[in-house]
Amino acid sequence: MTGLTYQPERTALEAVGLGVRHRRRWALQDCSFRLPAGRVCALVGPNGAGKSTLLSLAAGLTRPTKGSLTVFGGRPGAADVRPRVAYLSQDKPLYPQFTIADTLRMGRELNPGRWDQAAAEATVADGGLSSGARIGDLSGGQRTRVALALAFGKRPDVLLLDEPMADLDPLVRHEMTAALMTQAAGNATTVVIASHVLAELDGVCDYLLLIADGRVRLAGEVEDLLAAHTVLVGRHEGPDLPREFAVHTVVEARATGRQLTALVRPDGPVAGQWRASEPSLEELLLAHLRTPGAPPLLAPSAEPRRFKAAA
Ligand SMILES: Nc1ncnc2c1ncn2[C@@H]1O[C@H](COP(=O)(O)OP(=O)(O)OP(=O)(O)O)[C@@H](O)[C@H]1O
Repeated sequence: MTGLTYQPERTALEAVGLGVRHRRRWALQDCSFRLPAGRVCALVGPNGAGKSTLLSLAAGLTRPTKGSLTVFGGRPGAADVRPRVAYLSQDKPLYPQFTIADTLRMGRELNPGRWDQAAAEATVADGGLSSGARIGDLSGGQRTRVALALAFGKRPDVLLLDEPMADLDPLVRHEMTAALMTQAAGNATTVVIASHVLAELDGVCDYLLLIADGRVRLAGEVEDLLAAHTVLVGRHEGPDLPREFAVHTVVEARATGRQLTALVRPDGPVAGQWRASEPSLEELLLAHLRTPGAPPLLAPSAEPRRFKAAA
């Protein structure tokens, strides 16, 4: 685990032994991680991995079956935590009969003392939407913009976004991502974005939480997680992995003819004639998504503090 750094910071989200069971199936199981405050975190995982379940827990809409999840040290949904959290679910519920102005007025009334009308109005105006337009007459992407305006206007300390850009055209997606980054940077907001569009996360997120089958697979600074992995390319024959790989953690190895490409977590220098390079975020995620059994990695900054204290 060379190259991993640990910097003490405030904690936005912390899960310890977190489990959620829906009927007989565990949507999340034995999840422990920490998300430091002020990060923009990509929440990634295959369909059904448990991403929406995690976000709705953090929003205080569901309760854990086992373990705990805290938001700024408090219980999600508690009176002192709820105002600090904005949550945009996949279905982005808005009142179709309201105009945009009505919707923003509702945001102001529901968030006394925190509401930033200028930020909300600017988000709407940047999309060329008139404040008199009825929500029911807007396209899916335009409704997403209004939902984001509501979230920005709340000036949250934590912004939870469940596939927020899925119905936006590429230009608007780019623009909304830039608006999101400006909001987050200007207010030191912690952002968690669940997304399947890996390209949309690269360069935007500085933290990563990968879950699969309800369990945490990777958690930490994107930079640290990338630095902990190496892509090795070289000639190799035979069905077994090269012997020199035995001392390292092999996440994935794929053979094309006589060429072997492997994503490994090296434990010291790699012997042999291998071309080594740092993976891209997409390479790192795809290798882990294709290999659900790969050993998980939590960077030191992602280890729960309460967990550590108890150890
Ligand atoms: N209300 C519910 N009742 C029963 N099972 C549920 C419920 N909500 C989620 N699940 C199950 O829990 C698991 C996790 O679902 P979740 O929606 O959190 O996954 P996800 O990672 O957000 O998936 P996607 O990428 O498809 O949105 C899935 O197996 C899903 O079928």
